[in-house]
Amino acid sequence: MPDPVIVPESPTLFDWAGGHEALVKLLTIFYGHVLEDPLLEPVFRGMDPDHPKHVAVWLGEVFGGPAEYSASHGGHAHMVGRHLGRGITEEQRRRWVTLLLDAADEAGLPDDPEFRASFAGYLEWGSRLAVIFSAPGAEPDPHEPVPRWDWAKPPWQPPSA
Ligand code: HEM
Repeated sequence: MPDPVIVPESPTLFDWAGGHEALVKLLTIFYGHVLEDPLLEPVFRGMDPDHPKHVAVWLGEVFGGPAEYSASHGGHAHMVGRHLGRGITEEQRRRWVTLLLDAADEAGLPDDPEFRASFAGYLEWGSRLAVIFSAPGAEPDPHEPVPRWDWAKPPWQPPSA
């Protein structure tokens, strides 16, 4: 009988990114730039000082880390509630995504094509939902779970059998 082929599990995007500390570093750098940006500063002027950490916890859960945002931060409903009525424009959304992609370089997140494609894919999807949630009269379903995001393309191919 041939030896069984052991296929290692793909790491989560959370682990690949460097875990919670790496995400806190990313979001701290990012919101520093947001507050210097003429288009985004008015939106975030009064933000909670812990906002960068909260979004780091959110991203950690989305990327396959601990379900901490669901457990201690109010889950999907809380995130949605923070965007309601804000009327985020397409121009603001695009700047938000661009600054976060720039911050990923500055924070030293992995820059392999597979990770960055997966990361950028989530930001594009999530930020477009934030625009929809924030539009006048929007009534998003508050009962949805925190989404999970996976590799658009795995970081490596398992050995062929
Ligand atoms: C992938 C896209 C996005 C994600 C994952 C995200 C995530 C979050 C989360 C988790 C919160 C709540 C934080 C908490 O628990 O206190 C939040 C709040 C907020 N978000 Fe977003 N967001 C996204 C896009 C955007 C965009 C594009 C804008 C505007 C340009 C925006 C503006 C805000 C504002 C103003 C708050 C409230 C901040 C405060 O007062 O503390 N978000 N977001």
